[in-house]
Amino acid sequence: MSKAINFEQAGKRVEELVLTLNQYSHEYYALDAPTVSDAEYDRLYRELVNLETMYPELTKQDSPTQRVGDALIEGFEKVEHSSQMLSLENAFNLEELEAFDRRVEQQAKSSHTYLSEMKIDGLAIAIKYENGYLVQAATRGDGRVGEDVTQNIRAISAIPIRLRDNVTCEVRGEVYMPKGSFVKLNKERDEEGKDIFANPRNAAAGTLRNLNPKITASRNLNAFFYTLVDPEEHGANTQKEAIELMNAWGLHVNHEYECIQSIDEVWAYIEKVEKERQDLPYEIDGVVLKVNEFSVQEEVGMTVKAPRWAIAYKFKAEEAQT
Ligand SMILES: NC(=O)c1cc2c(N)ncc(C(N)=O)c2s1
Repeated sequence: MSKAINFEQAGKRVEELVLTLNQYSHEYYALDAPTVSDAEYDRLYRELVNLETMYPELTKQDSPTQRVGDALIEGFEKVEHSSQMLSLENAFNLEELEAFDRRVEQQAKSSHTYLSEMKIDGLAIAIKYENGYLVQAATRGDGRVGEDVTQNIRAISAIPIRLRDNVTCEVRGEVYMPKGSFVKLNKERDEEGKDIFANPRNAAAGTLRNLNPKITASRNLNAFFYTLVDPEEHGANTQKEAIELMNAWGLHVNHEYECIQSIDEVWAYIEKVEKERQDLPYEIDGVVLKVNEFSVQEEVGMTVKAPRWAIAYKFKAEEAQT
């Protein structure tokens, strides 16, 4: 038990512990790059639990002890998205990418670059933060209406419940199950005589739709964020700036993107990614190519269901694992 500590000292120490433990969580769960031992994390966590037990009113809403509620979820409320979650047109070869580039050139009035990003094979999520605090998370659903999965998202240690800045924003990304966690989970389920998941995407979807946040917490889900809603309101003028801003706020982003000038460079990026795909600790099913400058995205505009300023190059489906 920690030495007798007065209320004011306890308040300061709780603040310190919450910031420190949340940073350690980000390194361990999101970056898979811990800087302290599990024992050190557990020691600090126990100190925080003791202080919150001694002074319950000092418990902060972004405390790591508040991530996983005890209550089961009755069901998933419907949530209408602030703006439609877009779907992407697909390309399956270089010719189709070149046709995409020609369409962009026809519409764009100003010079632009492209940003190539990995296409994460998970499930899309939209998360709202108010003054830095996670307030709501919803699945994509049909793009306009999704399901409220806030309690389950709070249980994913790789997703911050408080950002480094007290910013009000909405971010979107992909929740995924790392390949290693998928293999471990299926091994456990097989040993328990339960059905196994066909792939990490199904495992992530099944986990996120679980009515018990404790089960969600146990499955080591992660997420990459790649969309900042209304980015220019936050001072980001390109997709690259939006990614780096979300990273600075403490959100897990995928740094394997490349800013490229012309479409023939994208093929080099695709071939590079296709080679390293097997060695990645997460599954990808392609590359997303976007016009980098938001002002040019506006010029290029949308079709009825998808942006004209982006396209998904899809890899050939991997042979079924025998
Ligand atoms: N449907 C969509 O708009 C997207 C889907 C995905 C995905 N599964 N992974 C990465 C990105 C990205 N980096 O933009 C996008 S964008």
